[in-house]
Amino acid sequence: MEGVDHLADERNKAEFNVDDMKIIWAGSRHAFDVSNRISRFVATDPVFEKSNRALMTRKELFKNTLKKSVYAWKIIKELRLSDEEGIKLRIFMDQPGFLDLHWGMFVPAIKGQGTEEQQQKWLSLANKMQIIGCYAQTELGHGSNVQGLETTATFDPKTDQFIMHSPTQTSSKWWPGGLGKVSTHAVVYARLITNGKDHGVHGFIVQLRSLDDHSPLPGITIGDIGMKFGNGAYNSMDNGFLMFNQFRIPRDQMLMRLSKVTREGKYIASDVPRQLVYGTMVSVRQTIVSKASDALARAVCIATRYSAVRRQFGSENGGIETQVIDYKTQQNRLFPLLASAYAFRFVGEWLKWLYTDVTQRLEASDFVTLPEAHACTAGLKSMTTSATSDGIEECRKLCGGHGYLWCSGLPELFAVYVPACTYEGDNVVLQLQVARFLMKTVSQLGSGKAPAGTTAYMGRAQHLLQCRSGVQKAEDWLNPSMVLEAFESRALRMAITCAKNLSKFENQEQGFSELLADLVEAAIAHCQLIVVSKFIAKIEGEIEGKGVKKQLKNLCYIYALHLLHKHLGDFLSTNSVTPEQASLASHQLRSLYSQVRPNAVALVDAFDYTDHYLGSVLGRYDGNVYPKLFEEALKDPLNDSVVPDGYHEYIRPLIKQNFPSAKL
Ligand SMILES: CCCCC/C=C\C/C=C\C/C=C\C/C=C\CCCC(=O)SCCNC(=O)CCNC(=O)[C@H](O)C(C)(C)COP(=O)(O)OP(=O)(O)OC[C@H]1O[C@@H](n2cnc3c(N)ncnc32)[C@H](O)[C@@H]1OP(=O)(O)O
Ligand SMILES: Cc1cc2nc3c(=O)[nH]c(=O)nc-3n(C[C@H](O)[C@H](O)[C@H](O)COP(=O)(O)OP(=O)(O)OC[C@H]3O[C@@H](n4cnc5c(N)ncnc54)[C@H](O)[C@@H]3O)c2cc1C
Repeated sequence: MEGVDHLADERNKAEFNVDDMKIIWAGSRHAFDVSNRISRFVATDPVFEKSNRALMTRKELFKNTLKKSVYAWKIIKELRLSDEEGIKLRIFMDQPGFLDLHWGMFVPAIKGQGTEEQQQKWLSLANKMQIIGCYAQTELGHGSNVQGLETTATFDPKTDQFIMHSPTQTSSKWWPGGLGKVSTHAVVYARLITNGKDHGVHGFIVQLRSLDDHSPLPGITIGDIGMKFGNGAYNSMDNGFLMFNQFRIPRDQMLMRLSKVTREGKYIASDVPRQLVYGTMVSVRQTIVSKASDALARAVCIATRYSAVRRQFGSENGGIETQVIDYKTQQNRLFPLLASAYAFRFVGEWLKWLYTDVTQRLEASDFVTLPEAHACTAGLKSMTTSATSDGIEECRKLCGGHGYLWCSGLPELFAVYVPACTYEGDNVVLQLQVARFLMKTVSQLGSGKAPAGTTAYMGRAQHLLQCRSGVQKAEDWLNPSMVLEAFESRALRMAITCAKNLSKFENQEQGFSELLADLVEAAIAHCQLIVVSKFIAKIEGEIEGKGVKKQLKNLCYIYALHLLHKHLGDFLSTNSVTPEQASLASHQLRSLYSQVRPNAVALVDAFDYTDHYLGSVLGRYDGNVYPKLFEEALKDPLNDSVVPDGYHEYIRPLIKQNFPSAKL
């Protein structure tokens, strides 16, 4: 029934103040106000309508994205929205497009790697969108191995220019978002060559298309790389290819904050670490962690509301059937994902702090925390995006058959989200970076250099290698220090085992290659420890609002104990817990599920998502699922006519058996 809240009973059961939880979820009252206002604004503006997206052709979808993006930009300008409001507008617009790469990578690359003069020149154009930029790093032949890029930028002292060239087919730029059809400019990563010497990969600002008629400049071949996974979904984005044929740019278009080429062609490297050329990726990996919590929260919101609406079995005595959310199996699959969404939110907040801190330090030429910032952004990007991709798919299954319908919102969410496991660094490649960092830290134990930050626990190696978990009863698993100790000893013992196995090899690199799979496991254990420890730090801090802290505590322990359960092999094989303690953890988990159950719908209401943003009939706020499923079905073009197009051509001849005989 229209106007009736079918989930009202669920909402009445909540034992905490949802409005207070909304503030915790958003990060602050101000952040909540901005999100709430902008999401409602987008939801009510017809230009941002998106329900018809799946039926659009690629060209229609692309043009629709242009329309929305330019309209969003117009609103940002006309209403003088702040940066924060502008980002929210793009997020709630919910359609990947060139704006994401322009603002998310092109502008940050110039800010991070351009000199003051370069920033002044290019950012003033980019900030007004008089030029549109993208981030052109990946090539057909190399994405993960950035040092293996082949595009060359050769300095020509005669003309004071760089000659950009793609020497092979595999050196074609391939994948950059916004490159295919929209961008006028790109930050291009290419091997810098001066006086015949290769100085490795550097960034260059390159104009690609005419600002008058948008045609590619002479010497540039450019286009879209074609359809991607899923219908609609990420196909709104024009990921592109690009080839240079001896294309010239002025010398001052090399991004020269980190290193320079003089008029004479002399290469001057500054004393900052060369890895700062990867700085834009570090910054984006950081934002991807918060976005993981957002994507997972959307899927969990849909699955939770629908699980409360959906009923199956249990009416044998003529009573009402059981809500599927009451099945322990449903809770055991759903509630850890709910807890993960909150966990990723809080670790995302912390990572933002870490990133801001390292940025300030870098500005003061303090590079000490750079390796840790790289390891944390890489590892947490990897861990959270993998868990979120799996989680969205699990939410689809939690919604049964109807989860497979496009209008559940889950197929599209999955299709748009899964490339996050690959872009901004393949998730395995990134965990191997964490593993290298851990192996280095372990090798320095006992050298007098105490590990700091997220590896500080390794400084207590003697204790953590010997200790036995003190858990004796199920409630002990609600003791933060016992939970932390189990995760710390598991992570440390896995890292030390890898280090010991590595030391058996004469050649360290060969050993590393041999042990890659174990190293990834050790890196994941370390990342999970970070997430658990940041969640615990959150619930140990000040939290306002009636009943809010209690709910967050429940979610925190669900997050930790479900990980323990899932990776029990690690915990048992490292003797971090005994089989009896593991079974006490399962017992405690079941009890926590029962405590979360009456609060589940309110806990997803706290995300404050509009029906527009969710884009899901199953996840509707009012739970009015069945009539709306019918409405959606009737909108399908196949239902435009009762007898389908093709009846006379195929169905009728088949039934009447009067089709012409087949010719072989
Ligand atoms: C739709 C919503 C819209 C919302 C809008 C809001 C915001 C928008 C924001 C952004 C847009 C977001 C999403 C848009 C969607 C898609 C965008 C995708 C864009 C891309 O997809 S863009 C290409 C990304 N492409 C990669 O991601 C390549 C991965 N591949 C690498 O990144 C390297 O290739 C690596 C690291 C694997 C090897 O590199 P290598 O071979 O040079 O290094 P090596 O392993 O030898 O390590 C030597 C020493 O360097 C240290 N080290 C390494 N990296 C460091 C770093 N970054 N910082 C500091 N130190 C670092 C090591 O720790 C070691 O240190 P040590 O010596 O001490 O051990
Ligand atoms: C939707 C999307 C948008 C993108 N946008 C951009 C963009 O805007 N700009 C841009 O420059 N790029 C972009 N990319 C490219 C992206 O960054 C790369 O695809 C990504 O970094 C992975 O690199 P790859 O494709 O070379 O994977 P590969 O490295 O070829 O990975 C293939 C397999 O090999 C494995 N592997 C590779 N190296 C190792 C190793 N050392 N050890 C163990 N296993 C390994 C991987 O785990 C993976 O299983 C985008 C990609 C996608 C999918």
